[in-house]
This record gives sequence, C-alpha cells and structure tokens, in this order.
Amino acid sequence: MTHNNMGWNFDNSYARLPERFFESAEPTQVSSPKTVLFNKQLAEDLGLDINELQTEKGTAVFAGNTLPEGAQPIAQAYAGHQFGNFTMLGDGRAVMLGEQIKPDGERKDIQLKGSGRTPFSRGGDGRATLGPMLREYIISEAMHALGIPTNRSLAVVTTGESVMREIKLPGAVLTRVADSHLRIGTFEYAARWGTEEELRELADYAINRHYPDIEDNPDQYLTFFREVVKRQAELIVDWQLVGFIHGVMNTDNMTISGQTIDYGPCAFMDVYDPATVFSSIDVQGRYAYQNQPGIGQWNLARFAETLLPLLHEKQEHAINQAKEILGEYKDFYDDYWLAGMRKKLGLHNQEEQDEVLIQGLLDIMEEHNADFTNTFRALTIDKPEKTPMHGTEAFTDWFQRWQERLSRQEKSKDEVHQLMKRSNPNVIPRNHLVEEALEAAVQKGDFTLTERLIEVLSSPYAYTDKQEPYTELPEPSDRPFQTYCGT
Ligand SMILES: Nc1ncnc2c1ncn2[C@@H]1O[C@H](COP(=O)(O)OP(=O)(O)OP(=O)(O)O)[C@@H](O)[C@H]1O
Ligand SMILES: [Mg+2]
Repeated sequence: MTHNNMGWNFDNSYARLPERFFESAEPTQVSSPKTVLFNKQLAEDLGLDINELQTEKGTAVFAGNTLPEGAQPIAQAYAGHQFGNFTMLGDGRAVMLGEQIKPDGERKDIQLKGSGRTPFSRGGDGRATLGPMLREYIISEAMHALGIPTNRSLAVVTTGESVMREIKLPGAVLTRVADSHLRIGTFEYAARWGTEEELRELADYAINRHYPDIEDNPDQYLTFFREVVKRQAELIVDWQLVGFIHGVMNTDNMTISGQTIDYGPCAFMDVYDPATVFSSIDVQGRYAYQNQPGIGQWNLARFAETLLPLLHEKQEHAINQAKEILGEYKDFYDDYWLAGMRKKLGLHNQEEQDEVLIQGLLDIMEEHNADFTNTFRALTIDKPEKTPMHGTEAFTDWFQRWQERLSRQEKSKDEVHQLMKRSNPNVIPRNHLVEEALEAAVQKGDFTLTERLIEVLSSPYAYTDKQEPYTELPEPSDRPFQTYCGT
C-alpha cells in the first residue's frame, strides 16, 4: 500500500449506476477546519494511514477541502415516506466520496455529512452543526460496540464557520462509514421515476453488494425481499433489546443492508414505558418504542411495492408473493425477540412458558417505573435490591419463578452470569451524559467529556469499576427529555 495518499483506496461502483441515481456534488470549502474527533481504530481497519490523517492533510479531507485520490464526489438521489407521506429527498447535506476498499477486500462508503449544498438541498444550507454531529458519532459508535449493525463514524471536524439555526451554532462535518447508503427510499425513487431496467439495475447492485449468496438464485428478487425483511426484523429486535428508540423511522432512514442510519432524534429509553417518544416533532407517537416493530413492517411494505415489477409479470401474482413474505416478518421478529430476551434472563434453553415469564417482568417494570437498562443490569450482577420493584409482592413472586426456571436448565451459576453479561449492557449512552458532554464541547470547546464517554461506551459489556459512575441515573426531572431532528 502506498502511503502518499493516506491509504485511500477508492472505487466508485455506485457512480457507475445509471445517472438517474446521483448528481455530481463537490463538498463546499470551509475556512478553518479542525479535527475534534478521530476514530483511530476504525481508520486502521479501513487500511488508512492514521499518522497522515492526524495532520492538516487529513483534516482537509474530513472537511471536504481536498478530495482524496480516486474520490468521485456525488449526492445520492432518494425519496421516502416521512411520517407516512411520500416525498422526494436525496442527499441535501451529504456528499459521498466513494467506496474505500479495505485491506480485507470489504467495501465501505465514505460520506461527508454537513459538507454543503447539493442539487438536492432544496431550501436548506447543506450544513450540519457540531452538537448533532458529535451525537451521531457517540451513539453510532456506542451501537457498534453493543453489537448492533450500524453505520460508523470516522471523524468530526469543526469548520470554523457558524451555521444559522434558531441561533448561530458552530458548523461541523462528520465522516460517516457505511456498508452502503442504499435506503428503502432509494428503491422508492427508482420505482417512481426510473425505468424498469433502472430498477432492476439497482436491485442487482444491492444484491451484489449485500446479499451476494443469492445471486443467480432462480427467485432472486423474491429471495432478496425475504432477506431484507429478515435483516430489518433482526435489527429492530436489536434496538428493542437495548431500549434504543430511533425516532425517525421514515423509509429514507431504513437501509437495505440492515444497518442503523440517521441518528438525528434517537435516544435510549430510561424508564421502561413502551409508549416512550423523545422526538419533539413526533407528536402522534408514530415512532414510539412499542411502535418500532410495526413501523418496520410498514416500511417493508413500501419496499415490497417498489419490487413488484421484478417479482412477477402478473401484478396480482407479485402482490400475493410479496404479501406472503411480509407476513413472515412477524414470525422472524417474534423468534429473534424471544431468543434475545431469553439470553437477557440467562436462559440457555427454551420452555413453553418463557414468554409469560418475560412479559411478567416487563409488566412489573412498567408499573414501577423501573429503568430498562439498570433492571437487567441489577439482575445480571445479582443485586435485585437495586431495582425499585424490589420488595413488592409481584417482584418477589416473579423472582422466585425466574430462579426456579433457571434451576431447571443444566447450567452453572457462572454460565448463567456470563450469558447475562454478554446480553445486558452495563453502560449505554444515557441522555443526561450525552447532553452534558455535548454541552461542554459546543459551549466551551472542551471535548474531554465526549472522549471519555466514547471510551466508556466502547466496551458496554465489560462491567468494570471504571464504568460504575456511568450507570447512575440522573436526578429526577419534571421536564421530559426531548430530542430534535438535528440539522
Ligand atoms: N441543512 C440541510 N440542508 C439541506 N438539506 C438538508 C438539511 N438537513 C437535512 N436535509 C435533507 O432533508 C432530508 C431529511 O433529513 P434527515 O434529517 O432525515 O436526514 P439527515 O440526517 O440529513 O441524513 P441521513 O439520513 O443521511 O443521516 C434529507 O434529504 C437531508 O439531506
Ligand atoms: Mg435521514
């Protein structure tokens, strides 16, 4: 590998799709960029030269001021259903540089988010502000460490320019790394405005990139749909099991690869309440915690509609085939969920009544406003007295049933403990910790708290003493936590 180009090794396969799918878009130059976060481990994994990237030359790349060799900057076209309504979108504030081919041959999109106007910006300024970009970095990296499929964050630079929102805020650019940025919305765009041939090219591209095992399968497109359904079901179960609330599950924010994308208004649930919503604009609670699985299926139905012409020449037949697979979503989802919840309770095997046992705990948690993460944490470290449910008749009864259930499997206490430790995070990006870190960074230019938080969140299942302070709950507040679609 040559080192004079920082290790960049670009290909631009997306840009070889028909022109309809993208527009050329150069990142806008910024005045005095400064790297404030840099993900060395990820850079190394990508085959990049971490020393060079930490010089001004690296900062210039992350800011969009210089293009790395081989980059072909584009904005991707996509549409999407936002809160149920179809609309044309596209990268309005992001520029894809190309695909880094890693030393192991894997292909990763490299995208700058907040890098200026593109042909899809409509009335927007194409910019991003520091707080939301740091937030995306912190939470996406935390999700990765939790073992949940997600796009990742390579760097955040401040631009030295201010961005006008309700007030003036520091501008920033995030370098995002993803398996791809193909969205359900990309297919909706193709189905609405492309030819059938273009739609087929997009589908073939997605299959080749994310589901190569099914290439040449006789029912290729149907199998493709089923595989995407499975991955989405799995992803949403992953979210539910750690209390992650995405907050803006529009079809343009759902990837074909099954990775989490768009960390705008997301947040982790604290008190267990299935109706939890954090996003200030989600007034109807469309994307509440308990609605995520159903919305996942709704989004997949929109995806299925785009694929119909590829499934069968007779539309009615195609619809029936798609419906059948869509119907399997709930089974996939339920199976993954039950398997995941069993692990959270240390259950290595299966019994008929497990679902009742699990639901029993969730009901008591809800009744007593128990913190989602810390309840499972307390059970994992064998300190049930740490939960607010402790001492109640319902919990005492439940706890005894759980102990009896555990004793019916032939596993040692240690085996149970290890399984629970692997399945219940000790630390999550708690809202008050994230806010505190962002405030110090944005108001004072102090990134110490952010860096520490990222470090602690990088091993959520470690259960170290160092993590202890990060497991504490904030003082109760009468103002519910709210998030904003970060622009
Ligand atoms: N400041 C802005 N200027 C121009 N377009 C914008 C701006 N902010 C958001 N958009 C566009 O509005 C649409 C919806 O925004 P949304 O918040 O879902 O996405 P995002 O956070 O910008 O990007 P992504 O989904 O790639 O993480 C997208 O097409 C996005 O590019
Ligand atoms: Mg988005």
